[in-house]
Amino acid sequence: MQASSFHCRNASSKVAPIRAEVSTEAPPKKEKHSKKQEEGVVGIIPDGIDKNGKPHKLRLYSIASSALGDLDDSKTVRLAPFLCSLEEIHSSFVDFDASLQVSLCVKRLVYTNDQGEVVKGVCSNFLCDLTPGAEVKIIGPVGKEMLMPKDPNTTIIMVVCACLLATGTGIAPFRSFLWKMFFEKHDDYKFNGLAWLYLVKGMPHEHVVDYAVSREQTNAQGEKMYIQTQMAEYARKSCGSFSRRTTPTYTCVGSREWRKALTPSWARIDWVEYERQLKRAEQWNVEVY
Ligand SMILES: Cc1cc2nc3c(=O)[nH]c(=O)nc-3n(C[C@H](O)[C@H](O)[C@H](O)COP(=O)(O)OP(=O)(O)OC[C@H]3O[C@@H](n4cnc5c(N)ncnc54)[C@H](O)[C@@H]3O)c2cc1C
Repeated sequence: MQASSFHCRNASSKVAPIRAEVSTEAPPKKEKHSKKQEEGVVGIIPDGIDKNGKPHKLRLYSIASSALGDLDDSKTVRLAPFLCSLEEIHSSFVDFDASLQVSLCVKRLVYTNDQGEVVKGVCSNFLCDLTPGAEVKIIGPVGKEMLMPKDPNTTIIMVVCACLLATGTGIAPFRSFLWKMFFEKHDDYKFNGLAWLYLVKGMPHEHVVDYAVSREQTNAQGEKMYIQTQMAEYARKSCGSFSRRTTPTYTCVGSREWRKALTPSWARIDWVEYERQLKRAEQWNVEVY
């Protein structure tokens, strides 16, 4: 492992130097992740030992930074401050060294087990409790970035599965998209399209017109709101963009089951053929876990 200095900060703290061990080794196969691992991730090895007295295993975290980076210096592999407004999701920014930074979106895992004991997830709590100056073992980054559509005039439909929002996994790549589309200034890129982001709440930005929080909201019939229902309610608006000059780009992060359930529910078109067209045009990016 190669040692390198880095900085860590969260929304409420200033950047402060800390030390990290950074490796470019691929994460061990034991970590469960998508076979087609396209999304950029880093592996974190939390401090301490497990119940068998062995060092904790690595956990993966999606990169939530755009290529330009949170510091606008093209050195960031990252995630954004507005995610801090999402309840219970902790945004942390890790600056590996002078040439690479990364931001993560980490959901603190706390649950009550069958014995009634409160259990804290090892790595998520380790990360959420990091203070500037702490030492962290990091592997990576590995995997590719989830690519944004090349056409700046496109309609982009971003969908995060509820189960992955709950872990922070799903929102991370879209944070980087939104950052590039609405916050960064590029000489050769200005987003003039339409962006739909389903599921995420509390995004304090004028470009976000609505949000849906699966199961926390109710639909018009007073039933639990699932993302499919919300999308169906917006189908006319979303599908309206199908007839635009540009074809929308779909980019979704979700589970396999959810993916199957979602597809035909709100599209009153020949979805199979349409999906084929989108794939051919590289406008269909779906990550399933
Ligand atoms: C490709 C990939 C990307 C990821 N990206 C992110 C990300 O961006 N942000 C993020 O926050 N996480 C992400 N994760 C998840 C992350 O790797 C960790 O799994 C997560 O943070 C929990 O780790 P932990 O060490 O805190 O929990 P652990 O100590 O590992 O505990 C997790 C275990 O607790 C048990 N458990 C959890 N909840 C319950 C419950 N309600 N009842 C009973 N048992 C339960 C389960 O056995 C589970 O396996 C990603 C995972 C993958 C595979």
